[in-house]
Amino acid sequence: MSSDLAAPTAALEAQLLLDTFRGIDLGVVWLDEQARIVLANDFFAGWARTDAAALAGRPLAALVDDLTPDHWQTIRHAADTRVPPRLTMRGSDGRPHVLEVRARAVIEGGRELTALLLIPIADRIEAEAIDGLQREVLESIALGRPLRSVLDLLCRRVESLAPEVACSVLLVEKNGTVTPIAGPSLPPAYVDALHGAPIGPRAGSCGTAAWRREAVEVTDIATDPLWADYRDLLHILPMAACWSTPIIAGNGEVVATFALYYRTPGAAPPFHRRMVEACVPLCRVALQHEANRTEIERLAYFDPLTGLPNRRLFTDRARQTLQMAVRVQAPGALLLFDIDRFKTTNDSLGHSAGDEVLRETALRLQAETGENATVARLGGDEFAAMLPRCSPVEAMHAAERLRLALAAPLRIAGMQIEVSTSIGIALFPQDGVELERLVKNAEMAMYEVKRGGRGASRFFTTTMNDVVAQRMQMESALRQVLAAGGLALHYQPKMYLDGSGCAGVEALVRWNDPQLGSVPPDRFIALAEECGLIGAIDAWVLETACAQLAAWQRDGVPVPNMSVNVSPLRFHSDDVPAQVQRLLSLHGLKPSALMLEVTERVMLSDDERTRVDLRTLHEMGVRLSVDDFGTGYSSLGYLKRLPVSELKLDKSFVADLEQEASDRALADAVIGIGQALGLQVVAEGVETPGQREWLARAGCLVAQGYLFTRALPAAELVAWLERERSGWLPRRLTAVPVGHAGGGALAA
Ligand SMILES: Nc1nc2c(ncn2[C@@H]2O[C@H](COP(=O)(O)O[C@H]3[C@@H](O)[C@H](n4cnc5c(=O)[nH]c(N)nc54)O[C@@H]3COP(=O)(O)O)[C@@H](O)[C@H]2O)c(=O)[nH]1
Repeated sequence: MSSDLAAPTAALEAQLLLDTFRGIDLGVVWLDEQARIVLANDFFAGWARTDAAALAGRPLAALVDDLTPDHWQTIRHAADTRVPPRLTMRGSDGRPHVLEVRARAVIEGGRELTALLLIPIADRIEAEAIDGLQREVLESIALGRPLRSVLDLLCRRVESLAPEVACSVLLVEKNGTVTPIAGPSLPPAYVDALHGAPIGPRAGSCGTAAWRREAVEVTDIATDPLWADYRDLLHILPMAACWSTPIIAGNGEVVATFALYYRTPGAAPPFHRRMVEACVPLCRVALQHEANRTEIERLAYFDPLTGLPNRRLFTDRARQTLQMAVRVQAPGALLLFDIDRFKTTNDSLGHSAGDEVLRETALRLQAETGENATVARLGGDEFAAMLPRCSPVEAMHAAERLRLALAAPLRIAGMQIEVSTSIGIALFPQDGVELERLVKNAEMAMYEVKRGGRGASRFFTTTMNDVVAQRMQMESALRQVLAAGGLALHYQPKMYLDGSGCAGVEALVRWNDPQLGSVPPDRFIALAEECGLIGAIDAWVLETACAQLAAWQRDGVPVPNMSVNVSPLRFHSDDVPAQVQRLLSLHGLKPSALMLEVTERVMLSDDERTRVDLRTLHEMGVRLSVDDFGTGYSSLGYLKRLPVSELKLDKSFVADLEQEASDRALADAVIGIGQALGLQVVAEGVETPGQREWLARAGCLVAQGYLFTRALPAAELVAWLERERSGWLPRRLTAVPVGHAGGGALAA
């Protein structure tokens, strides 16, 4: 610290302080006990529009708005108060200046003076006001108030802070027009006139601001060329100036304008500019919030692929339709649509083609149903249409019209494809007035269409209900019998037609139910396929048949080979080769002792996994037989490609062999194909000696049928074989094909 500075004299100190206070940008004034001015600095004098010297002796109350005797006492004793008192002085423009007061008592010449430091706080007050506005609007957004009321609140708060303005917000639509959303103090007729007005280079303040993407401040509407096209609105708009700012969203789009209108011409004061700086981001947040909310709603209620209402929205609307239908007693219909073989389209043409089919289906359904209908995508390839005020006949016509519209060819990925649809119709009120029941009934009708061959429409009938009830009863009984191990296997021998004995047996599942009696496999196998039980049934059959064959081989029963049916569906879901491998090892069976009977459907499957499984089984040495050969498919190409060992000539060709030349021709052809390819042909359903003779003559080596015996339980089959065995002729050396592509092998 320097020590050569002399301590200031009292006079110097007073002079320095006075000079400092004179030059400071704060009002400083010394007052006597009656609040008369003793001394004031130039800054204060400037507020009072006079010289500092001219102020001496004047009462402060004459210069400020709000100095009452009580307030003066508060000010004098407010040195340590947390909230400083305030005074208001009028500026030269007549505007009030709010001053924060700091008071200090000073003794001068034995009398007590009060020194006041007067700090202008208009900026702080304005900032506080803008903060309050922001808080209130943000809270309103956070509380999820509708966009219109949020923006209305914003305008009203601005107008309360700046009573000389009217505030508005216009939405800018994607088509380049505006839609007023808030303007609480503007004349309604003017607001109405703005609806749909285009934005443009000379479109008033707002339309031009949106067009230019920048703020446009028109200080005199009556003369500014930007307002030329809108001047005829001035008779309903008591405004003279308008300053508009575009609201630009995060993606760069102008989504709205925020405007302040003035009753007198002129530019906006600084406070208004600060307010606009705060309001523009608030508008952006409110609009973004609204856009988010709309998007969330869209995702929750609409299917993103087709834009149709989803199941949730459909449920809601359909219930309302049903309530209304009950109230006004007007009938209607629910139509359920399911695209036929959509999975195949998806698998063969790819998922984007599948998506295109769904989108096109949605478009056609919407185009063909009236405005009153609710069309929805319920999921996957399932659509629904709720048709109010519609008679049964009208429902039938609508369903047919829609079916034809959906069947019209469509071009996807350069290809023309045709889509067929199955439609189930349930009517209200007769088929139900609760949505769940109605949907269930329409579904039943739709499944009936599927069962009947697809590509049609069908009304629900109560008899369907009975059929469904029966099916459900049977399904539950099947589950129980499977879990309780109540199924049984019977075995039907395949006999050499030269009389030399048994070529093998076929295992056939049997269900004898305590309540339902003997249920034929034709009925429960199809049901098991539909309800997903077939895998478990076939796995059990395979396991039981392998165990039985091993037991017979141990006991010397002359059964060289076991045939087991495998449902096409099993190849999709189970690892058949792995199960076969495990069973062969477990029971010590040769793979060639097992024959798996599969349908032509399996052979023709596009499914890669099925093909791999068939090859794997063949490579393991297990033989494959084509069941019901010739009944379904025309393509025989698979016989060359796939590892088949046996063809089973379907019993429908055998039944009328003796009467029908065409059946004989077909049987001949199948036997010929087998011989040509070196495959064993087994004739099924041989019931008469005549059929047996004909088949033997035609070159068929093996047959199966009631002529020999029905399928028998294991013990009965053993007894049957015992009885028959004595009559068997010695085996001649016959060319019995045992595999594909290897030609016939000599079997003894
Ligand atoms: N996936 C599985 N399918 C199986 C299983 N067990 C049987 N099935 C299939 O069910 C269908 C009906 O079988 P079923 O009622 O057992 O009828 C078989 C024979 O009993 C019958 N048959 C035999 N000989 C004659 C005859 O002389 N006349 C006549 N009218 N019918 C006769 O034919 C059926 C044998 O069919 P196939 O399998 O085609 O050789 C049937 O499709 C079975 O495949 C199983 O465990 N799993």
